[in-house]
Amino acid sequence: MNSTISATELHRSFTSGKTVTTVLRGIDVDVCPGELTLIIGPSGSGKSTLLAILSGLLRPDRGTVHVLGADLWTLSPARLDAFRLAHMGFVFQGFNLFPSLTALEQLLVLLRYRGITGRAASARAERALDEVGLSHRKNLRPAELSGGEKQRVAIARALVKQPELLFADEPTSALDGHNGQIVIELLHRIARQHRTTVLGVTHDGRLLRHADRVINVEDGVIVSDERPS
Ligand SMILES: Nc1ncnc2c1ncn2[C@@H]1O[C@H](COP(=O)(O)OP(=O)(O)OP(=O)(O)O)[C@@H](O)[C@H]1O
Repeated sequence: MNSTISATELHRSFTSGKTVTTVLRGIDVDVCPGELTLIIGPSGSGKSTLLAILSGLLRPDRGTVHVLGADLWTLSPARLDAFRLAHMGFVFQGFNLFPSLTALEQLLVLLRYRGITGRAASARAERALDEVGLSHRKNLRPAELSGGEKQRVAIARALVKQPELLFADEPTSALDGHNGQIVIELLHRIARQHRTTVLGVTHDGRLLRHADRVINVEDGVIVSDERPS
């Protein structure tokens, strides 16, 4: 299977005053399309740092990241931004929704930014909300939605631009077990149905059985890489 992401020899440290914290110590990883891959590991092991480097948010000190054939960290900042906008969707722990907009408007704003307006935009936004099971909540604002519903709106917003890659950093940590399971099953279905490459970070061991693949990072290296049966 052709990888969507192919990363080699990733190293990253952070310097704060005289203290240097080495976070990633030479990570090689390939991530496949049509799969939900979850990165797990103890707190501080480097999971979010790895996700940020693979998604073009944080530059590695060393190593390369190829995404859909592009050598990510050789792109200029403007090209990198454009690449991320065109190909990647993001879902975060805190939902990041606009408080004053309805569920539908959250998606329309993003489409307008990409030059898609009018009926075409509405049809696309409604389809994405339908996909996450929220058509009936489309006119509600974040304060009127439950945590699980807010995260599903955030996923619909990521989906509406039909990205090849979807990154999710702790997408379920603000949710209870039931809603966490709904969200992770949804991410899995998105991976399968759209052949999207879905890569997430999680603390929640209960979610691992829903993943196609689980990569365990400890102290900046991959210590196991398994496919739950
Ligand atoms: N911008 C930064 N400046 C300094 N240190 C940082 C920065 N970002 C991360 N770190 C440090 O890097 C280490 C790894 O952080 P990272 O967020 O990748 O871990 P994590 O495995 O995702 O942790 P958690 O599960 O607690 O979210 C931590 O010790 C953290 O303090």
